[in-house]
Amino acid sequence: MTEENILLEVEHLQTGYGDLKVVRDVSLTVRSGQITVLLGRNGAGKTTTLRAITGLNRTYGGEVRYLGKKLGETVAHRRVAQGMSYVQEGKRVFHELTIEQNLLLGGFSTKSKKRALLEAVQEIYEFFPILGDKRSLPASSMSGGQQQMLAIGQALMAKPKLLILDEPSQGLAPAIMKEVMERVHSLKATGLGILLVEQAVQESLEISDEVSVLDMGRTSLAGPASSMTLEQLQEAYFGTSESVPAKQMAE
Ligand SMILES: Nc1ncnc2c1ncn2[C@@H]1O[C@H](COP(=O)(O)OP(=O)(O)OP(=O)(O)O)[C@@H](O)[C@H]1O
Repeated sequence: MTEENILLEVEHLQTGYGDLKVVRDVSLTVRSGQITVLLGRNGAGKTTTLRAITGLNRTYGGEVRYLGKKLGETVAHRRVAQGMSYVQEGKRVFHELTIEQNLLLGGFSTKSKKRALLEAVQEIYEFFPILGDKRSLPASSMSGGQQQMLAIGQALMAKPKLLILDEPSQGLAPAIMKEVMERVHSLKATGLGILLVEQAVQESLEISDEVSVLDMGRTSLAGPASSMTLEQLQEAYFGTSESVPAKQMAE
C-alpha cells in the first residue's frame, strides 16, 4: 500500500466536551478504497472521535490530517466541502420530506445545477433500488434499514472522498443489517475511503481492511483486520484475554 492511498490520518488525538477530555490518545488511518472500522465498548469515545474528525468537536491535542494536510481548526462545513461526509448515529433523515427531496438536500453542499443533482440521484437509485422505487413517498414511510440506506445515499450525494458512518447497523434486524453491510462493502469499489464505527464486531470485521479498537478514550489495538485474532480483540476491549463470547463485546 502506497502513501498516496492515505486519505485520513489521526495521530494521538485528544478531544472532548468543554473541560471534559473524553478522548485521550486515538490514532487511526483510512485509505481510499478501504474500510477502517473503529470498535469499542459503549462510552469508549468512538462518536466523540468522529465529531473531532468532522470538526464538530474541538481538538485539544494530537493531529488530524486529511488529504495530506493538517485540519487544525478547519470548520465542519469546510471539511464537508473538501469531501468528508458524515452519517451520524440514528438515521438522521427528514421524515416529512420525500426520499427524493432528502437526496436532493444531500447534494446541496456541492452547489451543482439541478440537472447534475438529478443525475446524481439516479446513481443513488441504481445503488439502492429501493430508494428509487419509493422516491415519491415520505421518508417516514420507510423501514429502519431503508432509512439507513437513505441516510447513506444522502451522504453520497455530496460526492465524498471519505464517508464516515456511525453505527449504521444500530437497531436493524440481522438480515437487514447484513444487507446494509454488503452495500457499505460494495462502496469500496468506487474508491471511497470509509471510516465505520460499529458495535456489530463480527459483521464489521468481515468487510473491513483496518481495525482500530478504543478503550476508555485510547487506541488499545490497531492493525489489518485480516491479522486480528479474537483473543487480541478481547484483550483490547476488556484489558483481558480471558474468554468472552464475541457477541458480548458489543454489550
Ligand atoms: N455532549 C456531551 N457532553 C459531555 N459528555 C459527553 C457528551 N457526549 C458524550 N459524552 C461522554 O463522552 C464519553 C464517550 O461517549 P461517546 O458517545 O463518544 O462513546 P461511544 O464509544 O460512541 O459510545 P456508544 O457506542 O454508546 O455511542 C461518554 O462517557 C459520554 O458520556
